[in-house]
Amino acid sequence: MIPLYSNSQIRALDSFAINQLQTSGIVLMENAALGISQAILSKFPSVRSVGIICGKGNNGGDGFAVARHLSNAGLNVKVIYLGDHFSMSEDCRTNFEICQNLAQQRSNLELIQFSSIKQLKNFKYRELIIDAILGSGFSGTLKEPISLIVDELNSINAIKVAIDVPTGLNADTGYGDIIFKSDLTITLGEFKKGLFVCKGYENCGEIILCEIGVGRDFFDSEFTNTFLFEPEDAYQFLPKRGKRINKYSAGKVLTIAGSFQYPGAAVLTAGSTLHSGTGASVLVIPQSVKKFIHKKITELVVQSYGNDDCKFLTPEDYKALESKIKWADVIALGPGIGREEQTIEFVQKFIKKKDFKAAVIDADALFALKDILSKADLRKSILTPHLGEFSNLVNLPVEEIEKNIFEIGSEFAKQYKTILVLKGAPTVTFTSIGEIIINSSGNNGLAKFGSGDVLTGMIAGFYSQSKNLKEAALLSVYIHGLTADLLLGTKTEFGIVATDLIKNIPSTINFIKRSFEKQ
Ligand SMILES: NC(=O)C1=CN([C@@H]2O[C@H](COP(=O)(O)OP(=O)(O)OC[C@H]3O[C@@H](n4cnc5c(N)ncnc54)[C@H](OP(=O)(O)O)[C@@H]3O)[C@@H](O)[C@H]2O)[C@@H](O)CC1
Ligand SMILES: [K+]
Repeated sequence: MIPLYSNSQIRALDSFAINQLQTSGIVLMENAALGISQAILSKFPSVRSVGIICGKGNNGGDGFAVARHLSNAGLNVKVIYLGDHFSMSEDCRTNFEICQNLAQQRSNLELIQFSSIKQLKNFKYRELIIDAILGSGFSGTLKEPISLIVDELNSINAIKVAIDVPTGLNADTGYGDIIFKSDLTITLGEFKKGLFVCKGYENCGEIILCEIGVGRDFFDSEFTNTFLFEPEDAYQFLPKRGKRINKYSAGKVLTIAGSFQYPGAAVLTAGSTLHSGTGASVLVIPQSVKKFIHKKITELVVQSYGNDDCKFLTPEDYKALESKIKWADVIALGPGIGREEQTIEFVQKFIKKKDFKAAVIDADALFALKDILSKADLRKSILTPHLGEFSNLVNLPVEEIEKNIFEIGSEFAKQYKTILVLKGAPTVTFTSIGEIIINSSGNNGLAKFGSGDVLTGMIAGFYSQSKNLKEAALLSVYIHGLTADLLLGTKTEFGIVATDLIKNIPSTINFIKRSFEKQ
């Protein structure tokens, strides 16, 4: 997993380099600018005209130094800068002055002091625009005129590159209101956690790291609880299947999903358990939908509860299911069960009785959980809400959660000693001991009915084999996303549907195995 850091930890690197290694700030800035320029030149070799917008802090200083290097490389560079000589930080001023001197001798470098939004039309025909307005020094809400500038820059059709952090994004929280929308973010020193979630994920484009000339061993001793999941992690977390396992020791899953109103969710959830390698998968559904479901998946054992009129779960059905609940290694509970009052009672009874060994609690079961949350024992559970469901569970507006996703998610998982899989773009998993793991696969083709049901089944399927809550959750989230990524080529984000995901889980597992297995 790739460790991710906070702004203050990156600043500590700065002060370590300056105070302990006695590297001056201007040297760090020069190293950063060289790395940034080289990255831009190699990624966009055909670009000839560049617009750079510089703030008055050190992010702006990086921008002036990059302007010099790109002009040295023969590109036509126009800089609009926001500060004046007196308000600039020391290193920013140094690079501004060098740039100014150079511009007097060169025709391919021009500096313009910002005085009105209209000046941004100078950037209209630039092939590439670099945002060096604000970086890690940004806090609070973007003030004018920077907010207006960012809005205007976002409307220009050009390749966009952000230095360190897109202006307007808080690199600690991943939140921001108005944010520079970049295609490429070249971040300095180390990866900052806010780049990878919520608005960061939405606005950073590709994220690459640029070292600043002091190595990365400083971070060996820096603690972080936040990580980005990597493909190698998925390979490592794949359950080990012994040669002599049988259908029961290969994992037993009971899926309690579906209702007369939503029978499809049951098929998707239970189907996904099978394709994730579970040995024995049993689906229980109301009697009234049994006929319809049985034809769908031959390998499933489908059992029913209630009489012919039974359309949804009621607490009276618990007795009929009790032995199966005790038998299974894990229960996949919730997709499509509906929100009838009696169904809610069933779920609450299920949670209170604690007859299950482990459970993946999703969808309508999360809705039912809300009223008993404070008394629920969730230590052997994985909760899989999307932001809306989580918002309902914790009684906070979605926007409030997005502003502080790391803290709110982490506090929840620690308080209830549970695994919280907060589904979104991207999905973030929080563990009971405070780890935060951001997923690195998936695309917006997953934003469809049924995708979540598949994930629930996968988590149960993998858990039944590994018996490790955290690994099962992380592996499933990654494979679920990667399956959608691998389908993009043929199905596109428009055409990917839940049944495609299920069918392709095995080929995704094969892809991961082939990528990492020793030849
Ligand atoms: N990491 C590394 O190792 C290295 C880091 N380096 C670089 O240094 C950068 C950090 O530089 P930094 O500390 O000078 O801050 P920076 O991002 O330029 O912003 C300062 C400006 O923000 C402004 N401002 C703040 N809030 C605002 C708001 N809400 N709305 C509007 N304005 C707001 C604030 O204005 P003020 O509030 O003071 O008027 C001030 O002018 C870092 O991102 C990286 O690029 C490299 O050079 C070397 C190696
Ligand atoms: K920036």
